[in-house]
Amino acid sequence: MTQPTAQILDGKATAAAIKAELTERVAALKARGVIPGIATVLVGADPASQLYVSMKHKQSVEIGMNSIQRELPADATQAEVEALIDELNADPGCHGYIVQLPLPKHIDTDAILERIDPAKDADGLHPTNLGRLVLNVNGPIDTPLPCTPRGVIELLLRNGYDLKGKHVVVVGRGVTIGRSIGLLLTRREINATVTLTHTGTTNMSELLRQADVIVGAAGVKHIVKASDVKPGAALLDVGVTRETDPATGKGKVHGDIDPAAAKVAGWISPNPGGVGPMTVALLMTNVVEAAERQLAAQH
Ligand SMILES: Nc1nc(=O)c2c([nH]1)NC[C@@H]1CN(c3ccc(C(=O)N[C@@H](CCC(=O)O)C(=O)O)cc3)C=[N+]21
Repeated sequence: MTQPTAQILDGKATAAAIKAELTERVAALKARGVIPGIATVLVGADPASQLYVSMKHKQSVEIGMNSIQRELPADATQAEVEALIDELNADPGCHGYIVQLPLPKHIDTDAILERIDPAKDADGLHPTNLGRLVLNVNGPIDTPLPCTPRGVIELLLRNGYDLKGKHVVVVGRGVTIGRSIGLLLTRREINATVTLTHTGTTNMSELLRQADVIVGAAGVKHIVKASDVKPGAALLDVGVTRETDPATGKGKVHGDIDPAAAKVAGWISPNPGGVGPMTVALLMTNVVEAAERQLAAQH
C-alpha cells in the first residue's frame, strides 16, 4: 500500500493570511482615531527571548500597529517590574501586552501575570480570562483567548480540517497550551473531544494511537513516535527543545514529534514554520480585538 504524503499545515502562509486581515482591521481602527498599540516587557537579555520579542515587534509594525518595547535589566526588582506593569495598564496607547516568559528566577511570575489588566492580556492567560473561558461554553467570548491554542485551532480550520467530533490527544500540561487548549476545543462551536496526557500518563502510546489529532506540547524531544500515530492523523508540533550540534556547534530546535511520524500522518505542521508564526499572528489578533472592544465601549 502506498502511503499518501501528508498535507502540510503551513503556519507561515496561514499567519500571513491572518496578518492581511489584521492590516485591514488596523486601518479601520486608525480611520476612527485609534492606533492599536502592542507592548512587550522583557526582563534580562536572554538571546532567544530577544529574538522572539523583536519578531513580534517587526510583524506588528508591518501590519500598522504601534509597537512599544520595554526592557528592564536582569536584576530588576519585583517592585520595578510591577511598576512597569502598572504603567502599561494605565497607558491608553497600549491596548495589549505580554510579559515575555520566562522571567528571572527571583521574580514572582504569578504575581506579575495577575497584575496585568485582563483587558490588555495579549497572551490570553490571565486567571480572569481563563476563568471566563471555563465558565462560558456557548456564548461569544468577549475577552482575550490563549493565543497559542487559538493558533493551533486556526491552523487546522483555515486549512480545511474540520475538528467536529474529532479526538484530539494533547501531550503536555503546561498552562500556555496543554491545560488551556481543551477549553477552546471543547466549546460547542468546535465540538472536539480532548484527552490531556502528560509525563505521568502510563498508557501514552495507547491513547495517541486513538488520536485523530495530536498536539505535542510537552517540550520533550520526539516524545511522539511514528508507531504512536494512527495513519492519516493530524500532527501539530509545538515542542521546542534546543540542542547544540556537537559536530558543527550550531543550535538546532527539536520538536515533540519524531520526524519519522510524518510518513504515517495525514496532516503535519512543520516546526519551525508551523505553530510559531501562528502564535505571533494570534497575539496581534488579541491586541487588535482589545483595541476594537475599547473603541466600541466608548460609543
Ligand atoms: N508571555 C509570553 N508569550 C509568548 O507567546 C511566549 C513567551 N512569553 N515566551 C516564549 C514563547 C515562545 N514563543 C514563540 C513565538 C513564535 C515563534 C516563532 O514564530 N518561531 C518561528 C521560528 C523562529 C526562529 O527560531 O527563527 C517558527 O516556528 O517558524 C517561536 C516561539 C512565544 N512565547
